[in-house]
Amino acid sequence: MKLFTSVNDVTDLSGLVKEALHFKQNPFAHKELGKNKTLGLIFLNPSLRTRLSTQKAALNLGMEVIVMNIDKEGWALETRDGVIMNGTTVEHIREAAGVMGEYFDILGIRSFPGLQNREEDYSEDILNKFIKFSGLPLVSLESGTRHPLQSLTDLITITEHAPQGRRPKVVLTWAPHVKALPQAVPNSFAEWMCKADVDFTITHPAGYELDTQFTQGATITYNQEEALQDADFIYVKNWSSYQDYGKVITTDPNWMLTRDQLGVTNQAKVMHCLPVRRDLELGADILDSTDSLVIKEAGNRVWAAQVVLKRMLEANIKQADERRFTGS
Ligand SMILES: NCCC[C@H](NC(=O)CCC(=O)O)C(=O)O
Ligand SMILES: NC(=O)OP(=O)(O)O
Repeated sequence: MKLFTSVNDVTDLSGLVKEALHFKQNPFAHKELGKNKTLGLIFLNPSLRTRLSTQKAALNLGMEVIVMNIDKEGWALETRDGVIMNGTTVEHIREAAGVMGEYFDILGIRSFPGLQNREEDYSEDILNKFIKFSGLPLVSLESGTRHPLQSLTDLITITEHAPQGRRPKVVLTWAPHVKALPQAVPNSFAEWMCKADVDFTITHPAGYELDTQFTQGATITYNQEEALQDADFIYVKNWSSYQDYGKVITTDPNWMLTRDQLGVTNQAKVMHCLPVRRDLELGADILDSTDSLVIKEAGNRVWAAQVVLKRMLEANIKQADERRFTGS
């Protein structure tokens, strides 16, 4: 594996999940694999889980890790081509990424969408420039349109807690929020669930339709009550509008999941990627109950990152062996 930016970079979904769960039982099984290899984790936006879990995963594999919050600690980055840099930006992404290519063996990048210009965000311009100019194997730590480490984690968590002998019903439900949030987490979750062996439903208010490239095969309804019927897992998340790009169309509190609504489900477990705003997106009564999986889910971030880094390290070693063999 050279890139991990979407589900399309994975050829064997269930094999990946199985291997991640194997790491959960044997965290240090490949402690030698990352020896003398350096992972660079570059954040253009805040993070708690992604930063800590990916760092821990790399340490479990014996790697060295360097973290930089480039938005706060680095030179102001120019990402556009063809501009005269006589304003506030100091360093171009071409040089910044190129230099990172000299220091690291694997690069992780977090770059949120601006939510102003849909075409720009959905082109994944910044992520693609880091890939191109660093020349490194790259893992997305959440980009303009996707959060694949989170989605892999979510599939691992669902697999662990799924009922025996039948496909689980998984429901993604929109939740209210005061701020405009990216579509990256729901896009990515939908994209992974559509490829997984689950029965998948999405529910949201009118105007919150996701880009259809991520939702092929999902049942989509505006009726939350109907969607929740017999659910085994409820994935709660706010996102801003894709159609009226980046806008908050409603903050209707009736869309916040309640304990009463859990009554129509199949004793559903409640998931959220975190951070979560209590009693705005999701009630404290649910978060503090045994129905919530959010802490265990966040714990699984380590195993998702570890299996991805392992596969990148293996591909790297294989490539180096081939170069030695052919003398190129
Ligand atoms: N990495 C997980 C989610 C990150 C981001 N949430 C946020 O920005 C929350 C901000 C707030 O609640 O003010 C999102 O939804 O994509
Ligand atoms: N879920 C998640 O990605 O959390 P952070 O934004 O804290 O990394």
